[in-house]
Amino acid sequence: MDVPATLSAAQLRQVELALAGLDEGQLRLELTGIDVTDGDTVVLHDEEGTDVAEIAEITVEHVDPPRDEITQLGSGQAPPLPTIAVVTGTATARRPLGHRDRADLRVVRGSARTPHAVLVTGTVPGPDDEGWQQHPGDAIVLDRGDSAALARAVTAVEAAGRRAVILPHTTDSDDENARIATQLVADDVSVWQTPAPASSGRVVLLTGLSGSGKSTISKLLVQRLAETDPRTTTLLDGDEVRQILSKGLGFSLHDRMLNVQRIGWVGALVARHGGIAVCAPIAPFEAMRVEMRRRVEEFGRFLLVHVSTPLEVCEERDRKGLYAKARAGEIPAFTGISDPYEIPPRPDLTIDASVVSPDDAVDRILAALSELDAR
Ligand SMILES: Nc1ncnc2c1ncn2[C@@H]1O[C@H](COP(=O)(O)OS(=O)(=O)O)[C@@H](OP(=O)(O)O)[C@H]1O
Ligand SMILES: Nc1ncnc2c1ncn2[C@@H]1O[C@H](COP(=O)(O)OP(=O)(O)O)[C@@H](O)[C@H]1O
Repeated sequence: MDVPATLSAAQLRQVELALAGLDEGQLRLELTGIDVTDGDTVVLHDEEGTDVAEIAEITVEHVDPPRDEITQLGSGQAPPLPTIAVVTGTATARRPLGHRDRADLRVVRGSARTPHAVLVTGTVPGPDDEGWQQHPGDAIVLDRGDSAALARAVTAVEAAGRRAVILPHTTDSDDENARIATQLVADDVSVWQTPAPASSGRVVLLTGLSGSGKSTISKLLVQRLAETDPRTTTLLDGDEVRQILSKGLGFSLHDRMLNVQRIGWVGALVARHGGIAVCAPIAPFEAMRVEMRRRVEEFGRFLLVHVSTPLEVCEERDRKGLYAKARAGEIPAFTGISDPYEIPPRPDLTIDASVVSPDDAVDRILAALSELDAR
C-alpha cells in the first residue's frame, strides 16, 4: 500500500543525503501520525505537498509517546500524542534532486567526487581571506534549508575562485558533516572552521489557563524586548489572534488544534526571518506544543514557558466572568473545568504568576532567552 508522509525540512535533507548515495540509499526516518506496516511503500512529500521520494518494502517499528508523564486539569478528552513510526528502507527519488529551490546548487549523485575538498563550517570567508591559501580543493557548503543564505555562501565560494559543492546537512556536528562529505564528495576533506552567526529567530510560547497571566506577561515582555533587543518582536496573543487569524474558529478539539497550528506557523515564519515571536494562546494540549516546537526548530529556537498559576487563582480572578459561566454550564468545553489542560511535562520555564510579579516573570524569560542566544 502507498502511504503518504509529510517531511519536515530537516527530514527532507536526510532524504536528499540518502538519495545522493549516503549509506547506499538506506534511510531511517521517524514519522508521526501515519498508519503504516511492514512491506508498505511510504511516499515522502514536502510541506507544500510535492512528492519527493519513496521508501519501498519498509520495516516499521512503532514507538508510543510517553503520555503517562502528562497531568491533566479539567474533564474531557485530550487528543492522543501522535505515535511515531520508525521506518527503515531504501529511498528512491520521485523527482530529481534539487526540487526545493536552486536545483543547480544541489549535490548530485556521484558527480561531485574530487581528490580533496574543504568543508567550510560557519560563515564562508570573503575572497581575500588567507585561509583559502591553506585549504586546497573544492569548497563544500552545508545547506541548512535557508536558500538565501545558501546562495550567499555559494557566491562567496565562487568569488574565491573555487567550485562550490552543496551538501544537505543533518547534524550540527562538524565531524559528522565531514564524515558525510568524505563519503559523498571527496577522498579527503578538511574542516575549516569560521565563527557562525547564531540563527537569531526565536519563538516564545506562553501556555497556561485562561486568566493565568499570559497576556499581561507577554505584553510586558514585548515592551522590554523592544527597548533592549535589536530583533523585531511580534506579539501573537490568544484573544487577538482569534479576532483575525483564527476568526470563526471555536473551542472544539479540532478548532483549537487549528488555531494553535496557525499561531505556530506564523511564529515559525517570524523566526525564519530572524525575529522574535511571543505567542500567548492557552495551547492546552501537549501534541500541539510538540508540533509547534518541531516547526519552529527548523529555523530558530523555541522557548516553552508554562504560566502555571493554579486554577483556583485563575477562577478567583475571573477577569472576564467566564469561569462562573463555565461552572454554571453556560460555556461548554471550558479549559480546566469541562475541557482538558495538559500540564507541559518538560517546559523550559515554569512561572506561577500567583507568586511571581509580571516584572519578575519577564526578567526570568529574558534570562532564559539570553541563555538560548549564548548556546
Ligand atoms: N471554552 C473555552 N475554553 C477556553 N477559553 C475560552 C473558551 N471560550 C472562550 N474562551 C476565551 O478564549 C481565550 C482562549 O483562546 P485561545 O486561542 O488561547 O485558546 S486555545 O489555545 O485555542 O485553546 C481565553 O482567553 P484568555 O483568558 O486570554 O486565555 C478565553 O477568554
Ligand atoms: N503576577 C501576575 N502576572 C500576570 N498577571 C497578573 C499577575 N498578578 C495579577 N495578575 C492579573 O491577572 C490577570 C491575568 O489576565 P491575563 O493576563 O489576561 O491572563 P491570560 O492571558 O492568561 O488569560 C490580569 O487581570 C492581571 O492583572
